[in-house]
Amino acid sequence: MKGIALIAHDGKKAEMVAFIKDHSELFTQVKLVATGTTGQYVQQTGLKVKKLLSGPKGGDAQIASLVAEGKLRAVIFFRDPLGKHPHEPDVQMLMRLCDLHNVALATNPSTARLLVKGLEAEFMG
Ligand SMILES: O=C(CO)COP(=O)(O)O
Repeated sequence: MKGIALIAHDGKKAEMVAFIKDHSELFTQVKLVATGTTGQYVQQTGLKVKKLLSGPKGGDAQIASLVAEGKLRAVIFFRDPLGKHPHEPDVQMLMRLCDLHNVALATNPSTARLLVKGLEAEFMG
């Protein structure tokens, strides 16, 4: 089964934790992967998650690579549009590869909620 990637910029990590808690039924049943610091927050909710490098150190690029390899079903990436990020080129690459490979990408909680509804139907019947 393909996994789901979770990523949140610092200004959005609290929203990510709340989102995960709201949808824990799905997230306990799928393989999760996350950028480093986001992964630590995800772990604190009690979920199992594979932590990659922190975003600025290459975590987004690692997730982009998983997208290119066809290993992910969806990417949930809560971006902070008000923040400045030294690794913006990696963020753009990740989003480009999601579009290139037609991998579902949600960049805010409203879209993620709709995406999760579809994934629940797929994974949980
Ligand atoms: O920077 C990020 C996304 O671009 C997220 O990285 P962290 O989860 O390591 O904070």
